Amino acid sequence: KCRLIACEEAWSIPEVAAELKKVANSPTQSADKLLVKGIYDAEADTSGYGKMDFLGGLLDVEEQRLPQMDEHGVDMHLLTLTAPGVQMFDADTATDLAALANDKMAEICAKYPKRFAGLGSFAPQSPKRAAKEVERVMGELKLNGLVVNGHTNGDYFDDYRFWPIFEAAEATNATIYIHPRGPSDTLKGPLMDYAMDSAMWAYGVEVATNMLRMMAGGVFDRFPNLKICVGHMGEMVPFFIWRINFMHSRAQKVGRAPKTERSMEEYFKDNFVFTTSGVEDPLALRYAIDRMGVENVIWAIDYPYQPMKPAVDFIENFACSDEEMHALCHGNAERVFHIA
Ligand SMILES: COc1cc(C(=O)O)cc(C(=O)O)c1
Ligand SMILES: [Mn+2]
Repeated sequence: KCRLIACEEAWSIPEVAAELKKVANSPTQSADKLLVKGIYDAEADTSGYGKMDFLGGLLDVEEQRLPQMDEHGVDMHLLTLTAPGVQMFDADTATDLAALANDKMAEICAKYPKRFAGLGSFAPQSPKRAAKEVERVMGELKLNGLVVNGHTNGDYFDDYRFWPIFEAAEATNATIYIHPRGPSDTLKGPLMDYAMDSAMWAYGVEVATNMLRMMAGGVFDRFPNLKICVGHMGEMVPFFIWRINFMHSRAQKVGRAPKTERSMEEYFKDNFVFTTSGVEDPLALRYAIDRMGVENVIWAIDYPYQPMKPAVDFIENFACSDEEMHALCHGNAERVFHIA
């Protein structure tokens, strides 16, 4: 039986939940308001998220999460402060709540070192203080990397003002997990109907847009050793990488896109890893492994948004070699997230 380390496991704390409840009742036009209202202001909810009651699972570690992990043979959860993290708050509140969440997460990992590892949060609203928090997360708190959720106030990571964060991450060998959130105000346009704002579609578009902007914007020329992790089988990018590569190279030839040291395919292979969270499709997983290399693919559940048992059954029944199974279930996670 393989050691099972699930690597996109959502969690939260009452202080962040309380702050998000205020956002739910604020005049914000953010696409995340639907989710935030549904999860954090559930008694008022009509969006359906409240009826799915994710909040209990997010705030819990010992009552439901750990017993379910025991029941289904999941050795570890790599915890992440659930989207949209602290990114909807003002810079000071966001900076303080990220630090508080990181302290609480570090306590859980210290109490259960064989069962929980964690990705610390930071507030991109204040990039210099965020860079300091990256150093604290990887140094004093001894956590396993960082997580951030898509855009921040509509800005993406090719924007230079965020680059001190990447400098700190590269210097501390910290992988940054870019998790989705609702589409930015400029992206959300036709995506707000039919629940397309959600994990069904806009989540993937939001993260993939950030990824391409980073690669085409030269982030990995400036930070060649920076490692980014994304979820959901690579947010559609692995399946489109041939076309992305062809069309980006052509755009560079005619001066529509700036020159870069490497190609989109090379950046994606060299500087990204991705998890299977929320895509329990064996054909998609086989393609992703064969196209991108098994060393870049990591198993995840996406708890509590995905139930544990189906995700465990999916990976344990996946047709692959022993080497591939070990890489998917724990080997890659141990390497990328420094898990003993
Ligand atoms: C932050 O809220 C989330 C909601 C859902 C959902 O299934 O509705 C999925 C994810 C996710 O994929 O992580 C996150
Ligand atoms: Mn997730």
